[in-house]
Amino acid sequence: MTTETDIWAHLDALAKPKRSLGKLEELAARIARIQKTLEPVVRPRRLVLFAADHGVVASGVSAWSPEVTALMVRTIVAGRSASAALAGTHRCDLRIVDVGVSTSLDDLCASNFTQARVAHGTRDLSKEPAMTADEFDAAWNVGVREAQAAIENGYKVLIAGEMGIGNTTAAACLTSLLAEVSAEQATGRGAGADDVILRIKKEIVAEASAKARKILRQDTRKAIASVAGFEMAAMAGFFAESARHDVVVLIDGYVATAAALIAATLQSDTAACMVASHLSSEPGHGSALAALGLRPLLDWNMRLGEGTGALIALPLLDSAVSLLRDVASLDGLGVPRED
Ligand SMILES: Cc1cc2ncn([C@H]3O[C@H](COP(=O)(O)O)[C@@H](O)[C@H]3O)c2cc1C
Ligand SMILES: O=C(O)c1cccnc1
Repeated sequence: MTTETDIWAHLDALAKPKRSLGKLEELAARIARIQKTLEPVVRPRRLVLFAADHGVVASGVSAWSPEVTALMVRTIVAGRSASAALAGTHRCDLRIVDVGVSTSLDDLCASNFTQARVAHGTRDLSKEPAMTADEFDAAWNVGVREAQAAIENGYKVLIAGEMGIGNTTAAACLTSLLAEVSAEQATGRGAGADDVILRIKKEIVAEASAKARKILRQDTRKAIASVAGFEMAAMAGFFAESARHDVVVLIDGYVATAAALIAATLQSDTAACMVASHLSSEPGHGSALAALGLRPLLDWNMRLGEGTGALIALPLLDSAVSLLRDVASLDGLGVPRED
């Protein structure tokens, strides 16, 4: 058993003035706490990208059309996306899963791609529930299976990312619903919404999240399913399963955090295994992270998703564990302690 006292006694005994490495020591302590060891490891690591479409795009909430989701899936599979470039740079395995893309990807065959479609996109959440509770469970289970496969294969840090035109509208609804943030504050420009799109998006988020809130207490899954996306349900299952195995989960931006809110709502203690990588420029992200009790490592004005914010935080995780594993203790050097 590695207690909080053990972790800080170890860090404070290293060849440096106490707490002189600031937040890096806090990160090291968090990883040690999650892995329950004074010798944590953050390799190998894997990013699983979940892709899906959103019926609400037909109501004018995105600057982009749903075909872009499928095109980006192909780009990711080919290793030419921002996520693929960063995953290569930071030695992170990358897989992509179609959990509900509207354009057929049935011809796509690659070792890093899995076809696990629940449906060809969700229904328009501004008009009817985005998905049924059964569809939600099916998508959640796709995420659970991906986490199980990664854990069985020895991955020590897991990242879930997403690709899905329109998904910042679903994320805003979920943040409003589960983190009690106003629709105004929860709704941002996503992948570049102009003022007209932003106004429509805010109205839809306000109405859909208010409707979902009415059933949240009596049927939490149904309320969540009414505004979620398949990729977010899958990411939530992925996070929940990782937490059950004490695996470090590195959380990306606003959409990933909305999925983290789902996981933490449906399975208590899930947030304990999470590390928040960065603060997205979507306006509701800070409040969503605060609702999970998380503080972001970086604030770099990023707003892409695809796991990119988490990928650029990996060197910080590498740095944190090297402290615990590789630094000599003051006692070992014969240097008297400061107290
Ligand atoms: C080329 C491209 C690549 C992306 N990669 C991630 N996103 C991100 O933007 C989308 C959400 O923004 P909205 O809700 O405004 O549609 C999602 O696909 C998300 O993953 C992308 C968006 C685009 C256009
Ligand atoms: O922060 C995010 O996850 C994000 C922001 C904009 C577009 N897509 C994702």
